[in-house]
Amino acid sequence: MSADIIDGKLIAHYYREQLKEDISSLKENSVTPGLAVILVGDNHASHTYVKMKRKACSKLGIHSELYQFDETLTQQDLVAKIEELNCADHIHGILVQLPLPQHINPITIIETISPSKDVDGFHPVSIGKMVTNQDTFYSCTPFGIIKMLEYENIPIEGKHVVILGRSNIVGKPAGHLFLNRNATVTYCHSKTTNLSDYTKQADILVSAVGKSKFIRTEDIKQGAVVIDVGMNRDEEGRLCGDVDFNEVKEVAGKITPVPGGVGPMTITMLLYNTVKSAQMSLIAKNDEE
Ligand SMILES: Nc1nc(=O)c2c([nH]1)NC[C@@H]1CN(c3ccc(C(=O)N[C@@H](CCC(=O)O)C(=O)O)cc3)C=[N+]21
Repeated sequence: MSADIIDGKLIAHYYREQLKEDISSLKENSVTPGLAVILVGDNHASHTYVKMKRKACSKLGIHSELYQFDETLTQQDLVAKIEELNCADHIHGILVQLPLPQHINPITIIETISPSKDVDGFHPVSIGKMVTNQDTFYSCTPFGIIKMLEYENIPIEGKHVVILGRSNIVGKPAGHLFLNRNATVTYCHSKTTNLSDYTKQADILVSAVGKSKFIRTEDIKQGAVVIDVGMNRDEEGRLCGDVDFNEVKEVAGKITPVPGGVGPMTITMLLYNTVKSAQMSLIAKNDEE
């Protein structure tokens, strides 16, 4: 039997419709959510992603500003720009598109963003709160995965979730969000030996490896939920995930496609965090009065 396909576009649409209501009540209180996007250098993929993010903002009535800089921008000037945006009342979220050029330290840059505007959820304050299961901005891709499973009514508690990849922006935070929901979490990575011994135990498998056709039928337990975070190109230059979709869908219970799976959810959670930040600024403003 073939797996159910988890439609990320449809689920993203559902959550975006909900956000529209939140945005209209913010506007009734004279607050328009605002996102500042900073793009340094000329990475082609980054341009595409930034365009998609800004288009999604404009569709929902979120104000967005793009700050585009040459590759040669100094770290000091980037820090100064972020500090200025930290103080700007109409900006509720600051996103610095990664990767940054070699001469700029991403850790310094992320730490410059005010935690109250850290809609990417990358700041150590946001990470620390996530790890200790407090409310905060959660990294958009992992949070998008959780929201997707919630929409699909896929239980998490007590399930064995196997995460492939331990990056700071996907693998690591994904494990914590699942742990916070009482899953048993196993992390695998490039130094894991006998990888398929672990993947075969997964009730929910999350692959964030960056290699096309990395996950095959023999790596999957019958009926497993397979979440593909990969953004790769196949031999023909087409966008594809880490999972050999056509093969694995015959064994999995539910599976996300690429494109049209996790990607649209990532952007939706960026919108979600920006709206949440605007709501929190309104509450703070009302408390002051
Ligand atoms: N500060 C920062 N925050 C990020 O969130 C961030 C980043 N830097 N750097 C790059 C990665 C990548 N990323 C994606 C978001 C959406 C899709 C997405 O929507 N993909 C579509 C297809 C896109 C296409 O057709 O090219 C899909 O999967 O259906 C993909 C990738 C966010 N990132």
